[in-house]
Amino acid sequence: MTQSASSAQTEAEIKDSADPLSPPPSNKNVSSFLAALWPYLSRYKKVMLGAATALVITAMVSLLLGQGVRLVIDEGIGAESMSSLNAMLGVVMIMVIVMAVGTFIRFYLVTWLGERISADIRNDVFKHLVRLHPSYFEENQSGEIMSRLTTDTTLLQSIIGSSLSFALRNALTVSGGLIMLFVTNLKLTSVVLLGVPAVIVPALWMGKRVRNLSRESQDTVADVGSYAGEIIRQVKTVQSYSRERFEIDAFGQEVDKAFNVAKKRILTRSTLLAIVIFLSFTAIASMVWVGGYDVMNGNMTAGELAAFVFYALMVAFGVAGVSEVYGEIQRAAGATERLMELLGEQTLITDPEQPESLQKEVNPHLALSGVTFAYPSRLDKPSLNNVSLDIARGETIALVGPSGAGKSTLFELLLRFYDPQQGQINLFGSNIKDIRLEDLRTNMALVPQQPVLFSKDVWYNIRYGKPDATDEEVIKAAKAAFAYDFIMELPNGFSSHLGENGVRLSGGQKQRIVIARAILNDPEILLLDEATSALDAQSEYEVQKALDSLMENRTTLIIAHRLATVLGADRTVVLDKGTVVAQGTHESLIETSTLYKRLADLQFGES
Ligand SMILES: Nc1ncnc2c1ncn2[C@@H]1O[C@H](COP(=O)(O)OP(=O)(O)OP(=O)(O)O)[C@@H](O)[C@H]1O
Repeated sequence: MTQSASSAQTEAEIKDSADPLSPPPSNKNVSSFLAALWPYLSRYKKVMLGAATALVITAMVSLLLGQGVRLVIDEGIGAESMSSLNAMLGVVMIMVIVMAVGTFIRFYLVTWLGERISADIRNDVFKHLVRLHPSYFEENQSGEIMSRLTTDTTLLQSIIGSSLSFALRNALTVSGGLIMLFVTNLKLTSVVLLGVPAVIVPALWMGKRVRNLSRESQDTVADVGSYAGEIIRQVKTVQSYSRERFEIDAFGQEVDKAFNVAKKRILTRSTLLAIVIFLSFTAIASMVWVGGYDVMNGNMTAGELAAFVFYALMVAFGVAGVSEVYGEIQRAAGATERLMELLGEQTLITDPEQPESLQKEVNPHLALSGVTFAYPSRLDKPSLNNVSLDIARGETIALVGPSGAGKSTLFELLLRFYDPQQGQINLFGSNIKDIRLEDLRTNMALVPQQPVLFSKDVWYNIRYGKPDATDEEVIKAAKAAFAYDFIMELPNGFSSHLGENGVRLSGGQKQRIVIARAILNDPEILLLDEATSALDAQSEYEVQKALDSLMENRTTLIIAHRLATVLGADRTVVLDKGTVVAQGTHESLIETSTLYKRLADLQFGES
């Protein structure tokens, strides 16, 4: 189908097809569309075969229906024979039944295919996403990634599930219909074909305008959505500054903007509709006039004229239908391209080909040697510079340093969210690049400053790292984390839902759940980022007790924000601008490190 045909417009076709997230489609995309989808489609060859058979049969029967109409009129009505009218109608009814059944099969199979394939792609994309290196998500906005997972796959679903088969069926009926037109009446067909450009050219021009306006309209609606989204998320700030009136007005302006664009779009669309209807019906009227003249002159039978009108309408609707979905198929091609691009993204953090087995008895437990690392977005400015550090089994190391010194970065490297550009990190004597990621990460647990909870119940949250833990084990971990008592006071105990990121819990409670999760995981190495001032004295005391129980008999690295932690540690390491500037005990560092002394004064309030 050509681009010009794609723009032949009818009422059905002039639809809002623009997706603000999709780039403009190109023909190249369309050709590669099926190729990209083929690995998915080919899994369901039988379904495709069934759908294609139903498609061809229904298309053929709908073409035969034209002959049916002719027979009913000429042999039945025209011959004034009741019995042949009945017989002809019987034939037509059989055709209608075959078509209905065929359509049922085609519709069911094709829609099933669309749903199945988009579900498969959605699964593949998610499977790929959760394994991608974390820096991918820094370079790509989460909203954009989400829209690929939802909008793009939904688009594919509707294209494969309906538009594609619709287009194929229409392409078949148009080709067949054209042949039948020529067979039925050559002269009349030539008249019709001459009239086609008269309808298509104006429709083509205005259709393009409608499409552009549709895109603009959807953009403005998306703006309205994101404006409202931000205000709803920040509603407390809005209310606390009494900015409700301002926000209502500002939102109203956004809505009006969207409405004004929509108004322009509907005006153009209505005009287009009127023009198309006027021109098409004029064309049909002229056709009937020419045909009627021929019938009166005996050059044609009434049945032939009826069949002719039937085919002409079939071709017209077919062309309109194909062009209607052509734009959609182009958009789907764009969506597929973006999905395939995402699936082609290689993760930078991979499992080794021949993983080493862990020798847990090796000391030091953890060793960094000459580690230099810069984030991909800031390659010129290393966040860690030539860091070397040995951490013995069971040792507790407090990390201190000014903001931006690289403390959290160190944790990210230990968990292998990133690989250092220079130097290496050893766990139990093996380079962490030579250990399976799962082995590395099950031996470590990170307790972040901001606890992360899932919007499920307490069971699920504590069990997160060890889904096969028994209820008794979960309860034991909760008790060890001093979380048991407050959990039992929740409305449904361990089955209580925690809301989004645990909104229904206090800061200290959230932390104790996260600590219980870490205790249950029973890691060899603990990475703790101490919560700063978010907790009051009582919760801090409880969280501290939980942490103490977690740290027992484990190698621990703590980003320390409290003097007590530093005093309790075996060794304190002072980081500054990505380098280790001093290490030792609190007392020795106070003497030897001016940075530490200043930090101790500022951060811990005493020295
Ligand atoms: N994802 C990132 N992309 C680029 N640069 C980053 C990223 N995360 C941190 N940085 C930079 O790396 C440096 C070290 O940051 P890091 O978060 O490790 O410091 P920190 O010592 O943990 O600080 P704080 O105590 O404030 O949390 C900083 O200069 C920071 O701006």
